Amino acid sequence: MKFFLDTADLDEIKEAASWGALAGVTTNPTLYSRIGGKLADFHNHIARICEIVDGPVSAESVAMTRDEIVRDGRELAAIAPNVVVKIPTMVEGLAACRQLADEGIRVNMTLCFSVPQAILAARAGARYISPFVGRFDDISENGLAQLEDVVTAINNYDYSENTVNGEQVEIIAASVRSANHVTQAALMGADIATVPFAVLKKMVQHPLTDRGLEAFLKDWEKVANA
Ligand SMILES: O=P(O)(O)OC[C@H]1O[C@](O)(CO)[C@@H](O)[C@@H]1O
Repeated sequence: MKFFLDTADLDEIKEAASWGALAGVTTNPTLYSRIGGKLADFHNHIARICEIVDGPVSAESVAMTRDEIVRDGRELAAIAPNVVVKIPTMVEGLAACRQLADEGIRVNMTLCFSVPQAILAARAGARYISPFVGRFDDISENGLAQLEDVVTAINNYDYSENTVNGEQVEIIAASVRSANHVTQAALMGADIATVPFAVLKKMVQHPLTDRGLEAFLKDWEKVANA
């Protein structure tokens, strides 16, 4: 499994990248607004993220028609070679995905909540599909079970003839709220988890690691004083 950081915060991205396990970044309009982002700075901001991260960086289009999304997508993709254009799973979004994929531009289909949506996204040439986990939990449904259905359904078929350069479509577990979401997503075979920085920090922690480290350090003091 690969990890993406789900944030637009440059400090968080720099810190996570320094840990050596970061494969990419996903942003969305909410995450950009959360850091006080301004429309005029958006492309520059994505460019800065792309300089820090040597991997796919998803930047979302907020356009609503196929032509506008395609125009947005071309502009976003021109920012850096590792930009992935993020598009909502809707009719105009699917059509734009097909067009951009045919032009060699990688797309991450977001706001995906069902197997049929995921299959359509894969056939429309999506390089990444982002089924949301936490938002199902928010409405008292089982987000992990929904993700598992998407992983199984997509892995049952080969979509490489539909994608840019024949690359395999990858499933990004999105709307991840806990380290347990990551564990379960990995066990079911999701390719990637995109996680907020708070979740990434929790993923490193284990009380037995802390306790074990404390004991090792105490015992080493005895060795040093012997
Ligand atoms: O439900 P949340 O925590 O707002 O997460 C939304 C998700 O949407 C995305 O835009 C999907 O890729 C991610 O950035 C994020 O994981």
